[in-house]
Amino acid sequence: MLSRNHIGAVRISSLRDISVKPVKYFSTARRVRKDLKSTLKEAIPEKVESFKYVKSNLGDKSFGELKVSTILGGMRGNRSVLWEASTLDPNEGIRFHGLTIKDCQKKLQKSQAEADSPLSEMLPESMFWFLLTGKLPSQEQINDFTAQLAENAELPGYLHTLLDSLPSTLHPMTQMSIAISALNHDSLFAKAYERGIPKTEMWEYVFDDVINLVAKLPAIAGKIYQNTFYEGYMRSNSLQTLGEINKKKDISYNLASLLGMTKNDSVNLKGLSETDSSDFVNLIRLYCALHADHEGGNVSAHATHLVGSALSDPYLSYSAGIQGLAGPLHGLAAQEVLRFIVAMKESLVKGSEMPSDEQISTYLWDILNSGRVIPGYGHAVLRRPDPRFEAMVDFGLARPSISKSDVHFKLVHQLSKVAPGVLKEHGKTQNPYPNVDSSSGVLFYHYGITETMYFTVIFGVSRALGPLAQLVWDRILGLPIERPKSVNLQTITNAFGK
Ligand SMILES: CC(=O)SCCNC(=O)CCNC(=O)[C@H](O)C(C)(C)COP(=O)(O)OP(=O)(O)OC[C@H]1O[C@@H](n2cnc3c(N)ncnc32)[C@H](O)[C@@H]1OP(=O)(O)O
Ligand SMILES: O=C([O-])CC(=O)C(=O)O
Repeated sequence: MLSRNHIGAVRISSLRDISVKPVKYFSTARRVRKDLKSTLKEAIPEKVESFKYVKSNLGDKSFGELKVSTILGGMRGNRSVLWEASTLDPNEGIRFHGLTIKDCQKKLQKSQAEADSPLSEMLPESMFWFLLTGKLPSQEQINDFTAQLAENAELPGYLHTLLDSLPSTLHPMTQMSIAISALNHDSLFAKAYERGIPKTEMWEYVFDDVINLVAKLPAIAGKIYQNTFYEGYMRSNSLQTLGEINKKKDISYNLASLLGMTKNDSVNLKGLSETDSSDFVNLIRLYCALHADHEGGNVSAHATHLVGSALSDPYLSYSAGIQGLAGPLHGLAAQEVLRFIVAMKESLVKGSEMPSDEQISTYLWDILNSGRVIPGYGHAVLRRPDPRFEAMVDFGLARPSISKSDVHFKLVHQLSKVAPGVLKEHGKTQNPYPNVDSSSGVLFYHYGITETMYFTVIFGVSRALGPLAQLVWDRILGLPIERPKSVNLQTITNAFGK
């Protein structure tokens, strides 16, 4: 798998790979238990009935007036996106189909091989199944679904060629959006639309594209990592890949392997022990399940939904979501937090001695007084510490090698106690508490992913799950093209006076 000969194999297949391949399913015998599509089909009649009822009977009801401040203030509080799988309560945090994060950690399936381990985390595959269908999958269903994704994980040859042609100085998120939108080459939905299909059938092609995209994200993310940061290393070691897709493993394991971060199936770049390798895989599982969905108004979800409303295929739609995720006020904050923590450590930590709260407070005031934001703090909707932040911190606290010895982690933890007070005194932000991006980067850094520019790519693997699940529902429900009305300042002043 990792030899030079493999390069030849990839290139030759790229020449052949000009036809559209359908998503691979298992034989009928293996599909005796209900697969994802059949489970989804069962959920459709009830949802469609509810949609029809709301449309015909509640269409003229109002959630309140639309204020001019809403138009000028980033549409905050304006309820105008239909989103089924998750809801964000400002004072509680996210719920997925009514379940809190802790409920999901208890109820969503883990890897069967590790189901008894207390440190094993829920699988993102299980989260995707739940988000899409509203039903908790069985272990067998998740085993089959995981295998189906691994079966479809390899990238087409043209995508290897395309990614290899990009400069390694191009930001990984830009590479990711290019790669995802290029998969539109193989969109079954786009081809079917071109042929002409009724609206009622569209969702089935969208579903197939979505599964294909979710399956390929680990390989896209792995390829970007090795091309951007390890080209020289691979050349000097005659390697084609840092790891490989193991068809018996889940998305997170395969992503870890393609990053060269597993003890088996990869070059084990950082020399991880068996325990660290397994912990790293579980970190990806937790991270990807938690970041999957945050209702519909966040930039990446809304961008995906908006572009999809023009019947752009799932690849084009999610590529737009990735471009939104790449902004520093949204997903890129994960990268910004780590740069900020590393700089703070260099400035304040002397040997093994942690800084005092006062030193941290002064450091924060310097940033605020220079007009910058504290990355990883604040939120457009939440008004409490992000429960996803707490779940990521709990991951670190459960592992003494992180909680007791990792200075960056300790700094993040200490910062979360000091920063809210400083931000409250500063008096601007409506939420002085840590958001999810505050804690994730340090955990990846701990295991050896030190390339800060890369973190948001892993976010991109995860965020696909919620918005793409909703995209399938958008087509099932036949939602129309989004087209809000815009107004100019003259219209506002004419309407309400000076
Ligand atoms: C996955 C995610 O996307 S989670 C969010 C990740 N982003 C970050 O961590 C970046 C830092 N945080 C922020 O910039 C903001 O809190 C956002 C973008 C998340 C939310 O923005 P808003 O909804 O506009 O926040 P809010 O209404 O509280 O902003 C009011 C003021 O407080 C400021 N403020 C908000 N958060 C912070 C912060 N962390 N540090 C300093 N100032 C802040 C805003 O810049 C704004 O200032 P202005 O009036 O001069 O423009
Ligand atoms: O909800 C938001 O606006 C930002 C956020 O936390 C996310 O998208 O995960």
